Amino acid sequence: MSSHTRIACVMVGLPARGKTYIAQKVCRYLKWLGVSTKVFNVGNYRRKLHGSNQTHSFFDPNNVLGEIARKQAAIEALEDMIKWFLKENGTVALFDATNSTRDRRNFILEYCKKYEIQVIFIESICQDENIILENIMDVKLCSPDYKDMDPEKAAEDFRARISHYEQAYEPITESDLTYIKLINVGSQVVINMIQGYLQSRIVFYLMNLHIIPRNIFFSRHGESVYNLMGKIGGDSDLSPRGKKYAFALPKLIKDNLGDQPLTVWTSTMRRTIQTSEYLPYPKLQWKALDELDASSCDGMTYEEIEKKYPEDYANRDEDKFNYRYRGGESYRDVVSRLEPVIMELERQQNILIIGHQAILRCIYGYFQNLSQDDLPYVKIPLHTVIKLTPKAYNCEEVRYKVDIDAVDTHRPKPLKQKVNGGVNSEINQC
Ligand SMILES: O=P(O)(O)OC[C@H]1O[C@@](CO)(OP(=O)(O)O)[C@@H](O)[C@@H]1O
Repeated sequence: MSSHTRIACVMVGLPARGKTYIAQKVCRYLKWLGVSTKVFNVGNYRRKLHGSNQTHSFFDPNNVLGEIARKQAAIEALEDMIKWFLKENGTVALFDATNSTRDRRNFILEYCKKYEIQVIFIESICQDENIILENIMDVKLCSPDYKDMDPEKAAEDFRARISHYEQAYEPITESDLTYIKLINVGSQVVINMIQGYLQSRIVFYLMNLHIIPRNIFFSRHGESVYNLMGKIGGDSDLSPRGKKYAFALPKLIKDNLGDQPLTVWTSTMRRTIQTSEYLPYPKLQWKALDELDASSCDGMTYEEIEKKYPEDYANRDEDKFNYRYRGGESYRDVVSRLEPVIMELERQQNILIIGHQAILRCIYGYFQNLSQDDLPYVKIPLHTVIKLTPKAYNCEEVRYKVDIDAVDTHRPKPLKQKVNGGVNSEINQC
């Protein structure tokens, strides 16, 4: 057996308790950190095996055939999960289903034990009727189970499904299990027998989640003197156009937020601090938000780097996410230094981050679930505010371009040369 850590996070709870939301968020967070992670949603297996037009009676615990059919779906999902761990070297799986009886949980536990997979149960308990109702309206009625049904009938059927599960539901009480219970979306958290680094990271992340509506704004600093000269890095001041942008920013934010509270985060560099100058909100400087460290290339133009370090330049183009500047950082390094920022962002409400090109790409990549290939090329133009509004399963995005010219600092993904010297083929430009 391998010494590779394998963790199955097994969701537990009645329908409409946000289990899928939690599973998806944990998956996105861990993938962003570079941990190989996958969600196994038993509902999808059920629909594949038994169709998507089952009414609530399918979920009645007294319906023996329904019970067998549901177990069959769970077994298929479980088998796929094991295959993924073994063949694709997976690290964390999220097993997304109600898993609401002791019997089902023991079955999963025994199955995972055989393959030395650690199991952590994540139970979501919610007694707040409003949250449950919102979840039904926002998420469940759009599910493939109800896609062609009248919304009122669908809600009624879904409520009946919940009461079937309520009849058989056994909350976790077993003291020898590893678990975290999230009660009323994190207003109370109970943890038991959590072990090891990765399990602790998952638990800490879950403890920081909330679902209060809010906006996250991103802006790069105004155009800097170095931007104008085509130089990277440094700690230069804003250009005259950059200063104009700093002056225009408060109105844009106010027009969007009205009198809602906001906190502004900047890096410790002059260009972000100067951009925040006129914003009438509390401000916080983060060293972790400083731009990717190009070290020996700091202060050079891309052309100068290509001339002086042609091999490095080519290596960066080959794998920009992993390329580390000599003595400096890679995008991968930046992602790990930004982890506390992401954690804090999850805890906070309205935030405006005034940052740098590479830094904002990494944070944006987390919220928009970008792959490591695409993340270092995403366009984060100067003099543009990006507003993200977290929704049930994704983030809504609006971009506001301020009408003040600025240079374009985006270098597109280079064209891939064919090995045999043939035609160039373009790869996935952002
Ligand atoms: O990873 P690439 O695409 O080189 O972009 C990062 C670069 O963007 C720059 C501008 O070229 O960021 P910024 O001006 O936002 O601080 C450089 O300082 C930084 O090295």
